[in-house]
Amino acid sequence: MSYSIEVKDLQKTRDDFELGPFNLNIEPGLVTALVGSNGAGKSTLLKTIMNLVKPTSGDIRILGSYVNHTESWKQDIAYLPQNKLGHDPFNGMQLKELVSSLYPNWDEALFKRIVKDLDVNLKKNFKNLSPGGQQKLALALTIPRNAPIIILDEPTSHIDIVSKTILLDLLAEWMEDGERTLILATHQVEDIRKLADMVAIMKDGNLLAYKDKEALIETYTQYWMVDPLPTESLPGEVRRKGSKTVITNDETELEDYLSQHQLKWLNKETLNLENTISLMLTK
Ligand SMILES: Nc1ncnc2c1ncn2[C@@H]1O[C@H](COP(=O)(O)OP(=O)(O)OP(=O)(O)O)[C@@H](O)[C@H]1O
Repeated sequence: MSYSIEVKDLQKTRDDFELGPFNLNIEPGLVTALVGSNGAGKSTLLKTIMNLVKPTSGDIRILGSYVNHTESWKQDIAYLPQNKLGHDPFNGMQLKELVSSLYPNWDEALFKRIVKDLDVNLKKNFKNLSPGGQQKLALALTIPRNAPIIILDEPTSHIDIVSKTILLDLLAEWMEDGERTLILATHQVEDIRKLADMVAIMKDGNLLAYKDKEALIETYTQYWMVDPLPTESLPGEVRRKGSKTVITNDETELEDYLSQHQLKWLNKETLNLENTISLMLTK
């Protein structure tokens, strides 16, 4: 298997924050959503992948090239950081001229389409745009680079509902090629629901899980019981709500236990994506 991105034994110490150590291999053709609480290390991981932050130990490879040994991989990746440094004094047109000259595969037609569909203002200086306006312009300067890999750090946190819908559709269309790779750090459940194939969950600098989204949704099941539950911990129990509701990560074992103890349940449901991720991050 040739991976788009390989993260091997990555570790980074930053003051009192420890990223890793962990491994993460991302296949081409997939959208990965990188999720986690504030300060979990998502941006640090993305900056390390981009060789903007040097790891304390471990290696990163982009399409097989070690990021700290070569420069060639930079053409293969379009990165949208959270903070767009150096953009402030320029307007969108000036920034487009600059960025497009650096990327030989720049797709001018796609740039024009994004500008039109997202109503991007190319005349105002970047610093005078609203946060959403800045985000839209930054996206218009990133996606048309036509690189096989796109990394977006919180691309939709400020943009309006209509633009967000257009953007998510556009990114889904961009992925139709089948060989491209998209990674987005996000706090927006809608981004994950609509776009992600894989979900990488980070907590306190560690990678808790890297899972297929559909498999992730199968992780936990909630049971509503007829009578109060026994006080002892039940098979796979991860949380209890009141005396008659329990969440398990092992349906089979729990149901065996309930039938052995003649405990009846009224209903069961797998947790939705939002609640699954929240539970993983808080348990
Ligand atoms: N330049 C820096 N120097 C020292 N520590 C830093 C630096 N940048 C980030 N950190 C620390 O690294 C940790 C991870 O931060 P990071 O920005 O990667 O988190 P995040 O998951 O992207 O958070 P958010 O969801 O808020 O964007 C935090 O404890 C942060 O304070």
